[in-house]
Amino acid sequence: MAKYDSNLHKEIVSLPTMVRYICSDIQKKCETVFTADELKNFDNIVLSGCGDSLCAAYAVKECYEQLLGLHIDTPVCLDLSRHYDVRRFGEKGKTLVILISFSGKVSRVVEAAQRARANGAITMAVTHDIESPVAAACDKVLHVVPEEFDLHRTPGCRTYVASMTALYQFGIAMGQIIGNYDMAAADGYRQDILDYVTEFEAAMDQMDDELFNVAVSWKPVPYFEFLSSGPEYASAWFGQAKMYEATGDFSRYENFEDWAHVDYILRKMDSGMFLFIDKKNPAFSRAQEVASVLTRQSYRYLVFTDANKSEFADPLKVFTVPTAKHLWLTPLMQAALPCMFAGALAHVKGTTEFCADMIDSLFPFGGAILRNSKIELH
Ligand SMILES: N[C@@H]1[C@@H](O)[C@H](O)[C@@H](COP(=O)(O)O)O[C@@H]1O
Repeated sequence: MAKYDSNLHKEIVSLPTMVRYICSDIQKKCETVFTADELKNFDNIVLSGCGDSLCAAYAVKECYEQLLGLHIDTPVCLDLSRHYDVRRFGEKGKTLVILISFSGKVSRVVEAAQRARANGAITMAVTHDIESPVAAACDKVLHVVPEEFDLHRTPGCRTYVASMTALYQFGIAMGQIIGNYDMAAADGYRQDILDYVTEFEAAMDQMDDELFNVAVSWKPVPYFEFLSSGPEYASAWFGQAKMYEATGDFSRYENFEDWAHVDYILRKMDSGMFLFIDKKNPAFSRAQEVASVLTRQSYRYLVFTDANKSEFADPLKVFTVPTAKHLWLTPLMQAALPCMFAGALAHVKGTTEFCADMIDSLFPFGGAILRNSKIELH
């Protein structure tokens, strides 16, 4: 029995069902959005979006590198639309640009699609709205359809996981179609997604309770930091965003290496820190070193990992999480963890959902700043 209820909490709990639902429907779409010849023609894939959708691009980068063996780039959307050297698109038709926007309404994503198309790339929107401006700006659309859900204004949780699910499924299908592995292997990867979801679902109640308890004891903490690297860096990045959206508290994200170069110097080290580190992550030993420093300096921190607790300087700081078969798949369900903490902390602090009181009084323009931005072709 959950210790609180909120719209964000309802979203978190719904994630396993949603991922299964999308998976049950999207394979065919992934296999037919392009012909085999079109897919075989691509040398490069560029993925981008804004906010959580950029994070989704980063989350699947290593999956695409490993399964497709192509050059994968994940520039920020403003770079792609205003700065990116278009010579990188190469010959006409050689680069696939995937534009991720769940709503399909974000101007910068439309602009990036238009620029990529104008410079010879083939574009595909990954969106929930096939009538949206982003869909209209792209050559192809991968339609992401979660099950019916009473979606409210919350820190995006379902939208991010829905986009990741579609992207993983597209990468898996493409790898098979271009001949990198056979259908049995592709089915194996698809099963790995479902197995990860099942394992995570089984542990969800307990993790939810434990993170609620962490939120209670960390209620006075003034700011938060999220550290990781590789695909799990997406989880740190996403976690940072959820703190802003759920509680309005300052938070930041960094990779293990650069945190150790600069950030430890911060005066009054009073943060609440989260480390994401799967035992398959090649940066595992670096994370252990950082955890040792945190222990020595008496930081307040928690390590999300599937590794044995004894691998870390302070086993009491280790929060055991279920993991995926592949490192590249870990971000899919890891996203629930910072949502659980942020949702619980918002409840404990009595923050209005999605900081609505603060957003409505200080930022009355709402989504217009994202949707009505001037579109230019550079
Ligand atoms: N704060 C929101 C994010 O949570 C959202 O992910 C992003 C992109 O939205 P979309 O995926 O609809 O383009 O917009 C804003 O930045």
